[in-house]
Amino acid sequence: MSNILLVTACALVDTDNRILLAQRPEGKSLAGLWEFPGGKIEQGETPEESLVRELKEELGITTQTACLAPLTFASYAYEKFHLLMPLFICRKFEGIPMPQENQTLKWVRPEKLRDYPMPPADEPLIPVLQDLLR
Ligand SMILES: Nc1nc2c([nH]c(=O)n2[C@@H]2O[C@H](COP(=O)(O)OP(=O)(O)OP(=O)(O)O)[C@@H](O)[C@H]2O)c(=O)[nH]1
Repeated sequence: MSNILLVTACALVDTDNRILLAQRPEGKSLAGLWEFPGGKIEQGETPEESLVRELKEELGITTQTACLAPLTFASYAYEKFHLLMPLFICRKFEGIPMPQENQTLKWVRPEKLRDYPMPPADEPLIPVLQDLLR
């Protein structure tokens, strides 16, 4: 299967070590599941540029590519595509995340991440964050 979809995602972490999750709204694929902010990389963008743009569009916050550190990645075979999703971590940003696209946002403690159903691709990312932030 060579149909790779490249998506960037961000673990946004606050001063309390909580992680921001966004719940996908009704009507979208995987509706109701909680995910990391991010999205598809567009033509001509670096992964970091893509994420800076997505964080502005989805949450209304401003950050810089230098404030995004690579953490881990997801590689998962969905039925229609194979998702390759680098996960960055960001602790430095300006503004307060506010839903710009009808999502619900929630700051979640690392030990509570399992209480929020996530897409299957995200499952292996949870222990990485828990190890890092505990
Ligand atoms: N942003 C984000 N996307 C994820 C995560 N986990 C995961 O499987 N994905 C998948 O990666 C793709 C993200 O693309 P996107 O955010 O630009 O997609 P979208 O909501 O506009 O549209 P879609 O309805 O076409 O899937 C989706 O297929 C989504 O299901 C995650 O933690 N964050």
